[in-house]
Amino acid sequence: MTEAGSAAGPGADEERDLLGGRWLTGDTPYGAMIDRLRDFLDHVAAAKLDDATAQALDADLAAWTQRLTPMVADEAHRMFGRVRDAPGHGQVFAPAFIPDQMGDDSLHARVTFGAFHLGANYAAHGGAVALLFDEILGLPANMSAQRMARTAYLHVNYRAITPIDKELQVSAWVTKVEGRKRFVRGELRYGDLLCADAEGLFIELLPHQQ
Ligand SMILES: CCCCCCCC/C=C\CCCCCCCC(=O)SCCNC(=O)CCNC(=O)[C@H](O)C(C)(C)COP(=O)(O)OP(=O)(O)OC[C@H]1O[C@@H](n2cnc3c(N)ncnc32)[C@H](O)[C@@H]1OP(=O)(O)O
Repeated sequence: MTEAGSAAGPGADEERDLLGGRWLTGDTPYGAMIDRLRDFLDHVAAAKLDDATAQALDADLAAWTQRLTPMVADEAHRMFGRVRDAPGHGQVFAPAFIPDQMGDDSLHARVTFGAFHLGANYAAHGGAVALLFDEILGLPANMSAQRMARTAYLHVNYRAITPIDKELQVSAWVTKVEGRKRFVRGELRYGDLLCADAEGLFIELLPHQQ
């Protein structure tokens, strides 16, 4: 991956990675908006709304949907999930993780699940934990790849409750490479407490599969 786009390339705030994807970089208004959207979803999930507030919010959201409709773009030109240096790389479906160390075959990050990812009893939803692992294991699986590697399987062990609203530590590292196959392990911890661990197999795509 290059550090920034060039004048001849996709633009000063964009780059293309090895996987052919289009990535935005930098402190963009889009990244700030995604942070706001994540915070908004946590507030919606945490609030007890009266009817008037729900109606007002519904109207505001309808207006925004209408404003965005003419801006629908094909996949190659979408921005969601493609802000390289934003928490969670600029998407909101998985909790925002902040990479602290990213090597060719490992990743260490901090992550906080909010109200939006609540399962019950102040514990994160199991599907949200699996989604985080798919993201976190998928990054080192793809870092040194010539072509994109897709998840063939993801096995998650839920060892203890994963608390929301607490900063957690998440790590992933490649354990074995066999031809196109990359085996990756991961752990999610709250301090000394192991909340969950995972093992995934990621398979580098063949040229005709991209
Ligand atoms: C914060 C900073 C950001 C910086 C950005 C940096 C850039 C990074 C960019 C991006 C990172 C992205 C991070 C997110 C990642 C998320 C990934 C996903 O969620 S992907 C969606 C879900 N997965 C699918 O949709 C796959 C669906 N399945 C398939 O497409 C195929 O099954 C595929 C490609 C996985 C394999 O199919 P075949 O036909 O190519 O390969 P065959 O021949 O079947 O298998 C090859 C070998 O693998 C084994 N294999 C295949 N599947 C297996 C399985 N489930 N279990 C065990 N072995 C399996 C086989 O037995 C075979 O092994 P033998 O070579 O014979 O030893």
